Amino acid sequence: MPARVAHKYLDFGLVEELPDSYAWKALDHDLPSEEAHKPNSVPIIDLDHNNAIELIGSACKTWGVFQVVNHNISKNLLDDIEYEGRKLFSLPMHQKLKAARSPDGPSGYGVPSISSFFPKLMWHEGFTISGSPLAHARQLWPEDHTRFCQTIQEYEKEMNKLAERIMWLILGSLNINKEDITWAGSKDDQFQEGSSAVLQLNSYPACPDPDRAMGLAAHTDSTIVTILHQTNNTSGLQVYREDYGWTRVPPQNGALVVNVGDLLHILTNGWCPSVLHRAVVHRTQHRLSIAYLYGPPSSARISPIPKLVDKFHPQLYRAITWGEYLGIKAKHFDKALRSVLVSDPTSESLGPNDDNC
Ligand SMILES: C=C1C[C@]23C[C@@]1(O)CC[C@H]2[C@@]12CCC[C@@](C)(C(=O)O1)[C@H]2[C@@H]3C(=O)O
Ligand SMILES: O=C(O)CCC(=O)C(=O)O
Ligand SMILES: [Fe+2]
Repeated sequence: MPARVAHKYLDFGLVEELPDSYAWKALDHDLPSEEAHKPNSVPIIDLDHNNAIELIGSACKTWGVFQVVNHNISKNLLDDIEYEGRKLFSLPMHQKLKAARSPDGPSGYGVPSISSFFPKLMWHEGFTISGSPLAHARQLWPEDHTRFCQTIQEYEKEMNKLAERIMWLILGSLNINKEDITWAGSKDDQFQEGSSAVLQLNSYPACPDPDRAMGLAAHTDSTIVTILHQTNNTSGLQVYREDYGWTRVPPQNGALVVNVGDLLHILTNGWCPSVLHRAVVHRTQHRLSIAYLYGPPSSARISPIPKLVDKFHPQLYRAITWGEYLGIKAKHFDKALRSVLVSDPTSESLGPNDDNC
């Protein structure tokens, strides 16, 4: 049963001591130094590299996360979205609350949707954009919301191209091409609507007691891939690997973080694991991150690609739309993937990583 807590909106700027409702127990934020971590660090991949496909394929299978450079997203656009995000979160609380998320939709200002699964609150405020941001932007800035909306639109357009490119590089590394996936195939197939996506602005205010606070608790994303912009070179993202434990993903000037989400895990029949990740906070720095959560068209039923299924690799997951999966995730959180399993991976058959290619 999820541990339900009352979600008050905290005006983080006014707090001098960590309230008990935000104090997490037994946190292991303290990781070995960057230097000690070097040999095991999350790969940084140049998208212009001749071997980009192989490097990405290997990063997905081993880490489920990597950083990309030479991604063609302009520095201006990255700076613009950061500027708009900071402008939003620096509004007075009563103004932000005018755009508060309502219980019947994902969009708007509020606490992370996973909060209800944890006994303590997160040192985080978010703004989620699904579809047009116009209605909420009008509430936030009745006089002047044009620049905010234009920047969001431009950012989503560019991120969409990048996410699609990265998805095909990942699938290409598994020898999958456009003919293998009906919903992602050529423009003239039955699915004209393209992909769907959500933009999530994450704000982690400076925290009086960062070692006892949690920015964003451990989770996997429900996406195909998520592209994360860690702004202003401020660290915070950590990823979990079974063999290494928690590892930092240090911001690299101009790089974007790509992580594998649950739907890619399903699509690849487990070859690319969705990565568990979380965000920690700082005593003096206000950290902002922007996540582009990329998913399939809403009518598409996602199931393991037939080419990745054979007698040694039986189909692990049943077919499901993104909407259905989000519903399951909202109910079962970290048990969501398990609940769409059709066969037990611990049974006699080979698991996807038992005979690495
Ligand atoms: C489409 C979605 C994915 C998301 C839940 C949501 O409906 C909108 C926000 C997304 C987000 C962003 C922060 C982390 C996360 C786990 C959360 O609480 O809200 C993800 C959700 C997800 O990927 O499942
Ligand atoms: O802020 C971060 O580093 C992580 C954000 C994240 O995991 C998300 O938005 O899904
Ligand atoms: Fe995430």
